[in-house]
Parts: sequence; structure tokens; C-alpha cells
Amino acid sequence: MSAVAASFGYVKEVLPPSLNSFSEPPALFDGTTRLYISYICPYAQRPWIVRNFKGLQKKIILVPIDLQNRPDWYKEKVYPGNKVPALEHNNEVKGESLDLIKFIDETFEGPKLLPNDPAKRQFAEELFSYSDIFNMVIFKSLPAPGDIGEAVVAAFDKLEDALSKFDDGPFLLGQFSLVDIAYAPFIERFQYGLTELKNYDITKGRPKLALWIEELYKIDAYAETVQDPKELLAVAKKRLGIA
Ligand SMILES: N[C@@H](CCC(=O)N[C@@H](CS)C(=O)NCC(=O)O)C(=O)O
Repeated sequence: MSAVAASFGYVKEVLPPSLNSFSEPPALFDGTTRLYISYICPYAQRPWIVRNFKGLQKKIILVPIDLQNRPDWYKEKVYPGNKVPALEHNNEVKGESLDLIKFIDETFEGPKLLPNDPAKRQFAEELFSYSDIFNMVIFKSLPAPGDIGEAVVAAFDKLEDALSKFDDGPFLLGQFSLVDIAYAPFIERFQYGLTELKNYDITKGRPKLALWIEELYKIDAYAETVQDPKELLAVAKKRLGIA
């Protein structure tokens, strides 16, 4: 937590334990807004950060799910897509992390996380659309033998270029926004994973990316969602079939 936040009496949230196949469901559709996540899921981390940044810890209750041992009621009663994240709000359940971060930002109080400037809005949409492509390029490269490929270098260079577009701050749209939140959970994993698996430092020769990461970690709403990178890499290696 930053010294500034501490001086305002900001209290770090005590995170609830994950629910598994032995757990009873919460009192579904009782009017409570719930964000179903998994602590280790980068997609779920996106709306979790938005909720924290907007100060909605009491309005949107976190419900962590153990994805390895999922309760049956999650698919049957909450979200037929059976993925996280999902948001239970006003008797409806919505999924898809990029839709959810926009929905939470538009629907709930707290600082707005998308600027009104049309040029920034347009760039935001371009970067949202690119994020799945970016992630796939990197995920695909991890199990591949040998050094880092050109596609990975090009993908990180594209991010470095994107960080030059607006100069009113170190973030992708200048000031901290939903776009940074869309990328941060993935960059966090890729930075650690590429160092460990490929001995590749994503910040080398990319000063803007280095500064972006440094500034991100100063944001409590984000820092509080960051999990042990070793544990995250172990999960990713299992999923990607890396020995
Ligand atoms: N496109 C979805 C992806 C969500 C996703 O793949 N979540 C993973 C965990 S990181 C999941 O729930 N996987 C469970 C499954 O696929 O059965 C989003 O952006 O929300």
C-alpha cells in the first residue's frame, strides 16, 4: 500500500477463501451484487481491479471460486458459461471481462476509468480489440522450444509504441484507465514467465513499458490483486503442458 493511501486510513481488504465443490452457494439473487472470480485468473483480475479502484469493495462482493474443484451450482445456477469472471447484478449474470470492466465503470459510482476525449476513446477500442491477439501471441510462444520469436518482440514493441501515443501520463491513454487494467494482469504474468522460461526481459530497450509497470504497482487497486508469480507460472506451465 502506498504511504498516501495509508495516511488516509486505507485498509487493505481481507480476501475471502475460495469456494469449492463442498461449499454452499451464496444467497443467490437476493439483491447483492457479486463478482465471481478466481484469484489466479487474469481475466477475472480485470473487473476485480476496476471494483477496487472505484472503491466498490462494499457494493460488489467478491466471490472467489476454486476452478480446479468448481462447485456444480456455479454452472447450474450462476453462470452457464462456467467461467470466471461473472457479475451477478440486478437479478442478471453477465460474463466476459472486457464487457464487465466497461459495465462496472459505466454503472457504478467512483472515478471514471475511460476519458471522454474521442481520440483516446478510439485508441482504447483499438487496444481492447488487440488484447486477445496480443495475449495469444505470447501464450503460444511459451511452450515453443528455443529463443523468443519475432512475433513476441513485435507484440511488445507495439505496446512500447502505444505508450508513446499520449504524453499526459505514463499509461496507455496517458492517465490510468480501463485499457491499462485490460493489459496489466497479462503483462504481469508474461514479464515473469518470459524471464523464467526464455530468459527474456520485456522491459530491456523499452523504457516506457518499464515505467508503465513501475507506475502500475503504485496503484493499490491493482497491487492488491497481484498473486505470487511463481504460483501463477506453475499453473500456466501445467495448462500449457510445459515440463
Ligand atoms: N473471454 C473470457 C475468458 C475467461 C476465462 O477463460 N476464464 C478462465 C479462467 S482464467 C475460466 O474460467 N476457465 C474455466 C473453463 O474454461 O472451464 C473473459 O474475458 O472473461
